[in-house]
Amino acid sequence: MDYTTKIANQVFHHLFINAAGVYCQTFEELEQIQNAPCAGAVITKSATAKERSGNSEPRYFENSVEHNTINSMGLPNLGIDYYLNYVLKHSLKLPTLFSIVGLCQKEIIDNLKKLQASDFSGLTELNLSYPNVSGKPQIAYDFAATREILDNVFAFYSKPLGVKLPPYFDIAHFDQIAAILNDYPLAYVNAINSVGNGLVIDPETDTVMIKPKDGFGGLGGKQIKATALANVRALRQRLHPQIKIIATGGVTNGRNVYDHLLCGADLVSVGSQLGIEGPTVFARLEKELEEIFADKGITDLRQVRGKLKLIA
Ligand SMILES: CC(C)(C)CCc1c(C(=O)O)[nH]c(=O)[nH]c1=O
Repeated sequence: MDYTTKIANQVFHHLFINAAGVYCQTFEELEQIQNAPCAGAVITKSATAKERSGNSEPRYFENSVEHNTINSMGLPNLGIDYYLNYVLKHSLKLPTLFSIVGLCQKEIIDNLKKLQASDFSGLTELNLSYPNVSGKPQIAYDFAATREILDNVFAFYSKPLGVKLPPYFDIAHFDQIAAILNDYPLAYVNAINSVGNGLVIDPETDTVMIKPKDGFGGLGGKQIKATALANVRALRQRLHPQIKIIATGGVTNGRNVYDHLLCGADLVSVGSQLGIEGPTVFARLEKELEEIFADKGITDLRQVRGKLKLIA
């Protein structure tokens, strides 16, 4: 299968990318994705202005039997300069995306001003799951705040930009976020981030699995597949066609990849299952996907992308 896909100035030859946050904290991890068979792109851990150690551990738990995860990492990262050095100083095998975040709007703007002034020419992903002022929901759940940050960003940022979105659960919210995003020259949308504030309990000890936030954390893996598919589908139906979609959430096998393509995905990112299985996951997913294509006699992605069927 010819997987050639373009987003802005970047050409991808495989569908798969790591989800920001997974296998992308250090040079060593990033290089493992660069060199992974069937990987199409790499993205860096969402970077803040300064290095952060993140929350207390245990802050991540994976159930490798059920293919599910929960995390409250707290944005541990080596700081924007470390990742800028990586993308600028190394001959990178694959298109490498830069994930940006901040704990406030000013930090976001400062980080993007640094990227704008740099020689980085790839795609930038703005993580809109960052916290708002206390007492208010995360930015992407505060539609006025989302419009405000995008107004301020696009006032100066001229390099290709995508946004990482949390899941939405209400049709009116799909309508509202899409109406906002359609007002901006976005290269793409990455849907979805982890499903916020889940809770996992250890049956041996009646204790929460992770320490931060008294056990509340973002959910990933099989358990979020249906929500991820719905968000990809709803956004594809509502966004201008020039805004591409990177689908994230619930990908553990080739059929899940196929389903995201049916919903309209241009690329597919893998988070929890990459963390559980390691970078060989991309080759397994592509092999399983090719088996589905063979069974269905599919020879071109245009026969799959956005072709979800409804019940007449
Ligand atoms: C949730 C934030 C800490 C504000 C952003 C970083 C992040 C984290 C994290 O670093 O805890 N985990 C996720 O599953 N998604 C994210 O976007």
